[in-house]
Order: sequence, then C-alpha cells, then structure tokens
Amino acid sequence: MHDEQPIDFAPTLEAITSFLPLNLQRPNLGIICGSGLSGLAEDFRQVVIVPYEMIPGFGHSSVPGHKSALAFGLLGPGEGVPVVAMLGRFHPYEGHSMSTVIFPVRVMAKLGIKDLIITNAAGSLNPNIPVGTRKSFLVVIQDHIALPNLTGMNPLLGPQISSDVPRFLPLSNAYSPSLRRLAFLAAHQLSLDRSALAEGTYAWVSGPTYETPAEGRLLRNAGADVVGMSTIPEVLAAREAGLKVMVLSLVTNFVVIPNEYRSLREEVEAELSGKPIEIPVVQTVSHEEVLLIGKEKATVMMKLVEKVVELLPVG
Ligand SMILES: O=P(O)(O)O[C@H]1O[C@H](CO)[C@@H](O)[C@H]1O
Ligand code: HPA
Repeated sequence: MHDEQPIDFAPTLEAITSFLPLNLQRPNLGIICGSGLSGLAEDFRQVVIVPYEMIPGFGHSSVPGHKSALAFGLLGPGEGVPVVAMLGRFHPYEGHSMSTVIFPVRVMAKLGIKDLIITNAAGSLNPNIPVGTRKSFLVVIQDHIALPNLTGMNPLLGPQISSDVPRFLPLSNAYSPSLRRLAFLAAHQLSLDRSALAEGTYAWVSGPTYETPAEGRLLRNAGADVVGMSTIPEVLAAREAGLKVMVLSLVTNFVVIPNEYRSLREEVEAELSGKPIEIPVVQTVSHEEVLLIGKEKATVMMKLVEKVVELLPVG
C-alpha cells in the first residue's frame, strides 16, 4: 500500500514543466476540483491543460464528474496569479493506493505552491446546513474527523518521504485561519447571503457506499457537519509539505438520519387489521444528484475561489 523507496519527483516535474511557458512553471496556488467542480478552472487565462496520462506517477481519475488533467493558468486581476488546478482527484475507493492519492499534492508542493484550496461535494449531517438547491450551500471546513486515520488507514503510514517532513504531524491547526477568514471576506464582498457559507467539520469515510442511517447518526453525534470520501488524504499531504490549506465543501445532499425506524411490525399489524398505515418514502442519495447540484452551483464556488485569490496577500 505504501512505497518503500524514496520518491523520485524529477521525471514528473520535468514532464509537467515541458508543457508550460516560463510564467506558469512556478504556480503560487493549487486548487483541487471535487465532483462536478472542474469548471473552477474555466476562468483561467493563458490556460495549459496537461492530461494525467502524460504525467509519470499520476493515476487516472475514473469517477464521473472528474476530468483527468492538470490545468495551469493565471487567475485574478492584473497580471494574475499563476495557479494549478487538479481537474479530478483520486479516491482510495477507485483502487488507488494512498500514495497515488496524495502524489499530486506532493507534486504541486514541489512545483512551488504555498496555498492549496481543496473543494469537494459532500453530504450534510447537520439540519442547519441545507443542500445547495435554492441557496448555494458551501461549508468552510474548520476541522475533520477521519475514521480511516483512527483505524489504521492513515494516508501517511509508512516511511517518511524525506527527513525534512515531520514524522508526527500536528493537526490541531490543519485548516489555515487566514485562508478561512478570506473565504468569509470574499463572501461578504460578493454580497452572498450570510446563510450561503457555513463553517463545519468534515467526516472522511472511505466510500464507495453512502452512509447507512446509523452511520450518519454516529458521525453527527461525533460532531461532524458534512461527510465525504475524499479531501483528508490531500490535507495531510499538504500539511506535511507545509502548505496552507482551505477546504470548501459544496453540500449536494442530506444524509438521511432518522431518529426512529418505522416499525414494520406495526405496519404489518395495521395491514392485517384492515387499516394500513401510509408508508413514508425513504430518500436515497445518488452520484447523479451529487453531480447535478455541483453543476448548478459550481459558479458560486468558482466566484468565491476567484475572490479569495484576489484577496490573497501578494508574495
Ligand atoms: O469528494 P469528491 O471527490 O468531490 O466527491 C464526492 O462525491 C462522490 C460521491 O457522490 C465521492 O467521491 C465523494 O467524495
Ligand atoms: N456521503 C459521502 N460522500 C458524499 C456524499 C454523502 O452523502 N455526498 C457527496 N459525497
């Protein structure tokens, strides 16, 4: 599952830079586009697309709604800031090893990025965080609960990639307060409704199954606000490399968390007594729904990210 050999980044970095003009070779900022959110790179200027298949060490992103390429370009006013975006990520549930999942973040760090904005689609566990239908609902992540990390599947298990990275990475300040502040400032400057942007805790699960109601309750009771199958491996790799991280979740669905199960015994008894009770329709989530909301709301996410870039301190 984990590489034992020291990682040789040189072939990857050479392959990538061979596609790029000089002014795009040292991006300041990385962006990871979650499910249905690859449109975040649509406003890049002087854009150069590098397909993952041309990059040694990169996998293939097989999930619908994830393209499989890096986009380089300029974002923001004036000359613009050089940025790199992952149009599609790798998830462990696709069969990628953890080292493949986090490799692109390590590569972006080697390319010189200082800040990383990670986006994802996520399910809401918190009744106060509605799905992004009418109001575009985004959550600035302030903390996480990573069940895989607590159960022996931490993405950083294995030999240290170099002696410069911490063996024991602290995570008490994993989500940069300065970048999170910028998200709220950006929302204000864009006149977004106050309720469009919440703060919350992301629960990482391995997927690919969505949560059972009991699992949803467990995560909610543990203090999570949204849940998803990505992001945390990237956060860990980024923090290991000393990057500042901001995570934005687009809430695409509710995780069904009934407090009580309907009693099938009562239903059967009512039926037998000739007075059937109305059976409620049980909601289910699908990836199509996740992509639909992503499609509808990617523009707001894009505007917010662009505003954050505009507000980033220079240098
Ligand atoms: O987290 P991203 O990649 O945005 O995608 C989310 O959407 C997919 C499930 O619909 C899962 O991959 C989940 O993690
Ligand atoms: N659960 C896990 N991952 C997700 C969900 C969900 O409900 N929605 C989008 N990604």
